[in-house]
Amino acid sequence: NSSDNDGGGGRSGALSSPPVMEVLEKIDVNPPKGTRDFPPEEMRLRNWLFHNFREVSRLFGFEEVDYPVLESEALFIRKAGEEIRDQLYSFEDRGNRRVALRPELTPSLARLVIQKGKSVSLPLKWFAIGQCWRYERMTRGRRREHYQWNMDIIGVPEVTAEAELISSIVTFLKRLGITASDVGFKVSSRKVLQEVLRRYSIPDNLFGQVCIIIDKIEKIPQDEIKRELNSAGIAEDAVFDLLQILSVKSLDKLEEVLGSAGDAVADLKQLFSLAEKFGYSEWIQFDASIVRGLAYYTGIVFEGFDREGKLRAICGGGRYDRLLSTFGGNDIPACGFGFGDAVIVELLKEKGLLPDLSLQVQNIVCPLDQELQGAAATVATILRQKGQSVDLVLQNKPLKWVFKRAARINAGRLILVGNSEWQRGMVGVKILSTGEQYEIKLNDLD
Ligand SMILES: CC(=O)Nc1cnc2ccccc2c1
Repeated sequence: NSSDNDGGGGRSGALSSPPVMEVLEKIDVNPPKGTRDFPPEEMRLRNWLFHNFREVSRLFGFEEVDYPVLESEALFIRKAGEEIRDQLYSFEDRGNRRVALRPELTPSLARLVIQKGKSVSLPLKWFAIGQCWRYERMTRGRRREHYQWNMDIIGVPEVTAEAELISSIVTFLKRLGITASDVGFKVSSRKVLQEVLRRYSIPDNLFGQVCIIIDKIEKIPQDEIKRELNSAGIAEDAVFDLLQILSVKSLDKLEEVLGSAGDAVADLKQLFSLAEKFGYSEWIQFDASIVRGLAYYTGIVFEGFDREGKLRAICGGGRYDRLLSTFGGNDIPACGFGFGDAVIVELLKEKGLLPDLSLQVQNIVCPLDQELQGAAATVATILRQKGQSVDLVLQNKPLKWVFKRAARINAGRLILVGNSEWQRGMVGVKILSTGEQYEIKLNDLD
């Protein structure tokens, strides 16, 4: 590191020893396309974000789980025409198995719940923070990996589960200083679509596919939507009604159009009244056009959005009561959400809410000459046993270099091990913020 390198003095480094392997031509030192390294500063931000994910999960009594990043491709092969499917990062491994880097975490959760079967008592409240992958053909320069925080409640058919999940996201956002004037949640239920499709006796197995097409409503022209719905087998009049109902903006209007027969309206009414009790009413709004782009949602769906409309969805989730049976398991009602690590950071930047996370080391310990390197190691060990962080100077460096490094690593104090002091069982201490300097018996160091 240039600032640490004084360029002179010191013993000849490893550079003088012969290369132990054949020397390759220079490799590309950048990470693979669409992926990121996390050098210290970026890693501090990531750890800060994940610490908040974990802290909120703890507050809500959720248990952490994880799964392999590599799964059988079969876990993600759904025929509903999802984007996540077109971009599956899949390949054949050396055992000729079709495998894939997971594009999301929910199918792995379903697999584990089925595997655990009767041995787990419901409800389960599980959370995970996992890296997810996609392989985009045209490299639009978009990322091919991101980390997602997932929270899932398994075994609760009531809408209290969705209300609890939205509360956990609001709790997280508030911890970061984001308010209801920055972010809102659009909430709807796929049961709205289900009830309309039932009126036209459209078979249930088209449901997922229809939702995926409708999810593109803001992304592609409406006649393209109509064409895709028609080719999926939805009649003109049904398409017209579908698009009509998606533009409904209030629950009362929805009740008028749908009637209070099905439980779409009832679910949503209950969710909005629970939101009142949780204290996050100002964060949520009904929006019939929200369907989300995953085929397996069956009920309430929601997504977090930035009210300025500059960014993509911050998070998204919903109820998926029928996922387990698609893997041959017995269905268990479930709901959950995914919260990516990218949009939230863009939002925090926009709002000037990124924390200043600098490296902090409590002590830098330095021998004043080479014979005292051992003594310095003893001092460092004593401090570390007391739980103090120590950057131990490992080379023979001039004091100027040590002060420069102390400033760079934000050390609280400099501990100098000098000959005469050491003979008297003492070390020198310099408090770097005040410049105060004194000697102290080693045993009194705290
Ligand atoms: C904004 C962003 O990075 N999105 C992103 C990046 N990588 C992914 C990888 C898999 C699935 C979704 C992904 C989404």
